[in-house]
Amino acid sequence: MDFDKYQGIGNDFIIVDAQSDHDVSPEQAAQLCDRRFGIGADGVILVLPPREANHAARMRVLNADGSIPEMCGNGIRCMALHVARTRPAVGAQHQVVYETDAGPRTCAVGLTPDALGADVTVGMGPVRILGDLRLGLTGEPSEWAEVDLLGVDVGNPHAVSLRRPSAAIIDRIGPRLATHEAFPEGANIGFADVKDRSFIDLVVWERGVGLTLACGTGACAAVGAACARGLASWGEPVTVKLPGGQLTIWVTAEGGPARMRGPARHVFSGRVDVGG
Ligand SMILES: N[C@@H](CCC[C@H](N)C(=O)O)C(=O)O
Repeated sequence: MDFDKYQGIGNDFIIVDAQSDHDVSPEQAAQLCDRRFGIGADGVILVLPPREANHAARMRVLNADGSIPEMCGNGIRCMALHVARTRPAVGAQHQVVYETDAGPRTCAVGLTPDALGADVTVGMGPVRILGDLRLGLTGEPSEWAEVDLLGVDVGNPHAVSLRRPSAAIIDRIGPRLATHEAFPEGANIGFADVKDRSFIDLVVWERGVGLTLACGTGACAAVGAACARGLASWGEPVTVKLPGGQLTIWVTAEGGPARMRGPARHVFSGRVDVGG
C-alpha cells in the first residue's frame, strides 16, 4: 500500500488515498501506527471520494488503537495539504470543503515555497459547552482523586481541566479519565494552563492514542472552556501552545463556530506491506 506521512505540530498521520472505508481496517491501522512494528503515527487518515459533488474529499480517521473518531483538527490540516499537493485542480482553489463524520469543514491552504508544508486555516464547526463534571478516581494518591472538568463537544468529545497537574500525574490520570464511565464513547482529556486571555499552555490525553504532541480539536475545546469560564474572550484569537508547537484558535460564541490556524508538513512517502 502506498502512503504519505504528514505531521501537524508533531501530531503525525499516515495518509492513504482510498476508495472505500474498508481499505484500511482498524486492526491494520493499529499495526501501521505502531512505532516499532509499523510506520509509526498517532492515526491513519483515509482520503475518500466525497459524497457530495461540491466537496473535495471525505476524511475517515482511525486512531492509533484502531478506533474511529468523528473529527481530527491536526489531521484535517495534513489532509488538506496532501490534497493540495497531489491534486493541482483542488490546490488552485482558495477554499476547499472536506466531509468529516462531524460535518463539512472548510480549509484554506497556503503552501510554503518548497510545497512540502502549508499554513492551513480550518473552519472547525461549532464548539458546544456541555457543562461541569466532577469525576472521582478511586485510589489516586494525589489531590487529583477528584477532577473538575468542563465537557466540550467539538464534533468529537472533549473534557477540559482548567488546572494542570504534573506530567507524572497526567500519565496516571489521563487514561483513567479518557475511559471513565462518565464518557460512554470515551473522551479526549485536556489539561489547560491559561496563562492570560490570549495564551493557553495545553496538553491532551487523546482517546484511542494517549498523550500526543498536539490536538487541534483539543485546542478548540480548551479555548471554548476558557471563554465559557470568562478566562478568554469569545471571538478573540487565542494562541494555544502544545508540546509540538502552537495553534491560533478563535471560538466565536458559545455553541458558535471555531477557526483554527496552524502548520502541516509532509514527512515522507512510502510503500508498506499490509497484513490481512
Ligand atoms: N489529534 C486530533 C484528534 C484525533 C481524534 C481523537 N483522538 C478522538 O478520538 O476523538 C486533533 O488534532 O484534533
